[in-house]
Amino acid sequence: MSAADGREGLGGTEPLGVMATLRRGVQVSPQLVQGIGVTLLLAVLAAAGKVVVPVAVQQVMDTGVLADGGPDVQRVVTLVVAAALALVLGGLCSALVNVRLFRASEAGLAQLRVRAFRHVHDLSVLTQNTERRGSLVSRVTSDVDTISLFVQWGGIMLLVSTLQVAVATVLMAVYSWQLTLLVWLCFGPLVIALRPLQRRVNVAYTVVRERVGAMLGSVSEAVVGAETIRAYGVQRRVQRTVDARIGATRDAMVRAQNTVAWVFSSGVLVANLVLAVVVVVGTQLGVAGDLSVGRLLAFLFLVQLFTGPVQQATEVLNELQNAVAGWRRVLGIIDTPVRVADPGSAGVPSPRGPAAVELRGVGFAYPGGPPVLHGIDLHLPAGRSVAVVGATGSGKTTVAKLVTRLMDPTDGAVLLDGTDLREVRTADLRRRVVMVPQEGFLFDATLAENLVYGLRDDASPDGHPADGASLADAEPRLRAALADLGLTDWLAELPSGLATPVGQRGEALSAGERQLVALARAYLADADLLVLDEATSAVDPATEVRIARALDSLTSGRSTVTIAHRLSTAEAADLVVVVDAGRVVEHGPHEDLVAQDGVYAAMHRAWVAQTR
Ligand SMILES: Nc1ncnc2c1ncn2[C@@H]1O[C@H](COP(=O)(O)OP(=O)(O)OP(=O)(O)O)[C@@H](O)[C@H]1O
Repeated sequence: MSAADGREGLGGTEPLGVMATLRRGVQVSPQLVQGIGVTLLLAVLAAAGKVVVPVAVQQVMDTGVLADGGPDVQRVVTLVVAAALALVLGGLCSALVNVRLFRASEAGLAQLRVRAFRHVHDLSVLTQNTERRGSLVSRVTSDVDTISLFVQWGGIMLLVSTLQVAVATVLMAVYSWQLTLLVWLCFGPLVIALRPLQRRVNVAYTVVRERVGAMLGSVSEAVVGAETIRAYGVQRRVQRTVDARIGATRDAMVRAQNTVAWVFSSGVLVANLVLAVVVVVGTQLGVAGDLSVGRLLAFLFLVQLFTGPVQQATEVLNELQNAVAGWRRVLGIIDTPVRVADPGSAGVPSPRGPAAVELRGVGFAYPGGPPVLHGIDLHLPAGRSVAVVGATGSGKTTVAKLVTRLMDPTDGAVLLDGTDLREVRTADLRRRVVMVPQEGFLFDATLAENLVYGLRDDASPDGHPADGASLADAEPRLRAALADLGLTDWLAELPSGLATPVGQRGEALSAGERQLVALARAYLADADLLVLDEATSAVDPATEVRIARALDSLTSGRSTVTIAHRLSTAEAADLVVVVDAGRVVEHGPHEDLVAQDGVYAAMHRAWVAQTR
């Protein structure tokens, strides 16, 4: 998917090939190949250790047991002891190779996870929406696991096996070039025949990774939405969807494994055939006097050393394809350009102070969708409040997301104190502009820990207090904020005050209380411009009064854009903007609009009749 076709998905247009993926993977996680020179050297020694047995067998037979002057026991003993020492050394090198590869891969993959996770945060909400959240999680978790499985096991096998094949070939050629040629003639066609099969395995594993992502997406959605699912009694329908995704993953896995099984079996078949051919031809060469018994025996050992890795290669191939498919998906995140980009130090600084906002000819279309905002012009003077009203789906929330720069407009510009938001440093923007959504996300922690998210520190470069700042240090500020908002009595009612756990997503609090926490957080953030999405959920009258009072304190003296669902909010605002089907159809003070007797006046009349 690409931005060009109107959708904002992850990754580039063309999936990377296997080699390109590996290259890009190493580029992103350079730790994977850190110290690879030493590791390679150790791997060569480990591979050399593998040929100790065939060489020893040949030497023991030809120069010990079948020595010209009769069996030489002393020589046999010396050879065996030397071989044992060489084997121990080879084993040691092999262990070191494992440890080094393991360490490098862990470091590389941890780095990959961190980069992918950070990038998910930098992506615009639009990109995140295009990709199911569960699928994003699977990219950072299970897809990285497949890479880890390959790098730690397959990577080691691949390295050791390749060297083993190389060393075995050289030694085989020393013993008998005729037999070596024969072995390669048998295996060459197999390697060529494997190519198309490899491609099929590659495709099959890409499908597996995609289906695993979809499965995790639907499972996590079912878990997160469990309450709604139960409330509407749609467990069976959701279960069917989840079952279907699990089934689809199983089918894809079986298909991929089937292909691998064929590749593996053909490898085993050819390996056994080669062994048989070597025995037949080797015996003939021996009879003709071209090959000693020791050399033939050693050659048979070497053929095993040669065919073992070739067979294992099919298994490694399996892991490799799975890993490449996973790698592609993780790289897809990292390589997705950040569309709502931070201009950073090249941006225009936006100092604190009363904020004025202007929308100049703003148009917007969600990716792949029709335009939802058309040529919006609007000016909010510093320190004033504006209420945006309109029917559901008219574009109010979209305006709010543009003003807070969660997304950029498709046409026109949003300006903060005369500067296009795209040119304002993100740190300054986040410091000065805060959005209070209808349902602020509460973390499964105490009330104090949730409030601290709002705290800002003007002395720090990104506006956030230093990580080391303790909760105890922050407590007086939290209490003062709650007092300013008139919430001291509410705090006193809570079982453990600031230490009260709010539960997962704030489930231990009522909807109204969650709103209070969101308002307190915004107050602590002390922004110059507040963008409020007025909550619609009904709360009890006492909480309603508390919320109204807290809102008054929060908004007093600040520029405020409120997406108003209650016309009482519009009545109290300095300016009312009426949006209809993505256009501003009326704007002005409440009294003027009522006097105009247009759309707003009709809405207001209907609301008055309903509520008073
Ligand atoms: N993430 C999205 N992807 C695609 N279309 C969207 C998305 N969000 C909103 N829309 C569409 O944009 C239009 C405006 O939506 P918006 O949420 O801004 O309306 P609203 O006035 O805030 O509605 P409400 O009062 O119900 O919150 C609607 O047609 C909606 O379907």
